[in-house]
Amino acid sequence: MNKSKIFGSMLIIAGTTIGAGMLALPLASSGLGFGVASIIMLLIWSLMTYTALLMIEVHQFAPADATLHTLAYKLLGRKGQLIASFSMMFLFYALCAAYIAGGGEQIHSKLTSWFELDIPMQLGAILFTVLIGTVVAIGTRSVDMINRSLFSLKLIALVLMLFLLLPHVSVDNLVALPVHQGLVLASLPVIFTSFGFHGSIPSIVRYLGKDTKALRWIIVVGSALPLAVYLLWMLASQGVLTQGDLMGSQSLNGFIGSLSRLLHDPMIANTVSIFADLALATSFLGVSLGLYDFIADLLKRSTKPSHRVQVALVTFMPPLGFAMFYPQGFIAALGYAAFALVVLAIFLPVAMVSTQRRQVGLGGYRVRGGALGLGLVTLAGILIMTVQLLQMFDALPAVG
Ligand SMILES: N[C@@H](Cc1ccccc1)C(=O)O
Repeated sequence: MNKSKIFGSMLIIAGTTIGAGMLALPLASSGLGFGVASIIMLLIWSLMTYTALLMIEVHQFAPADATLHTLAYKLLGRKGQLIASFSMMFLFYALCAAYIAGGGEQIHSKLTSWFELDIPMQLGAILFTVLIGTVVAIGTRSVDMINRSLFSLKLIALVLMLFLLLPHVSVDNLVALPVHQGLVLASLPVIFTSFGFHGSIPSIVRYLGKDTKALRWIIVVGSALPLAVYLLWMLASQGVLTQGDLMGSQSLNGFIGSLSRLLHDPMIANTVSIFADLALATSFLGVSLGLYDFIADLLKRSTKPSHRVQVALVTFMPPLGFAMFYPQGFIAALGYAAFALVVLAIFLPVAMVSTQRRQVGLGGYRVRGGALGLGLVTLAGILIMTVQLLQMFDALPAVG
């Protein structure tokens, strides 16, 4: 088997997972303390890896170039296919809305502090969208070129950021316990979204062919890498700031501000801020490219310039509209994304595997855990959806 392709695929999975969601983790888990937050992350990682392996089980009996769309049709019929497409679009839109709100906040704070301008928050969101939207509308090649350099810079910023923060970790901060139990539930949707990558599984299968053994490795290692990065990131952020500081930082900017106030080192706050910019930009490029292609396909538009503008408007206007109304909506939108992700990453894989396992005489790879495993992850999905619903109706505290 081609080692470099396997390694590359692991990085694709890890790269899709480690995105802007990581920035929301310290805020989403602010009242939990490091210990409890780590346990929740481990549980959500196992959940996501398990359901990704279910997808590999499903892919075994389909052509190597199957997409989620074709798999859902084959195993669940027209209704299943509709649910898959709708959830995919909802997920993309919600993620883009989060990235625009977060990126807008970052641009706004830079413009106001560098040039002492007094501009509305919304202007930052518009600038960020126009910038990324233009790159996406020009075409995949321009996204690839820009993404490559931004992605390399993002990795450097990530390593530097952890390196600078970890010496300031205080053990006292790490042993903090949850402020109250409701926060454990409240943190679930955002942490869940930050571990999401499931849209990329069909592309990996197509790239590598149906080598189930290699694919299983890719899923496990590719998703364990983000787990390790997230644990270090939690160690750094929860160890440097006290629980009070963390809970007082309402937004991404507030969090960066707390770091710079506490550490009196502009270098650290700048590195975190640059990492945040790069994480938002690369996630937004990747996800909006997916959404753009999806919509071009749906509306059957060609690559003519006038069509490109139309598709770009349908892609970017709805999430920009969200960010106009909720300029502080970064974390809220990541929570909405969890809704669609529960369907895509839990309910659909479970439903497809259950149908497939009922067909007689199928050998091949079968994920362990049987009906009990499938039942448990379904319950976890229902729990995450319920929490998100309760938060939307203000029956549970929202995080961030
Ligand atoms: N995990 C990604 C979000 C995502 C979810 C699902 C699929 C793809 C991407 C992030 O943190 O930004």
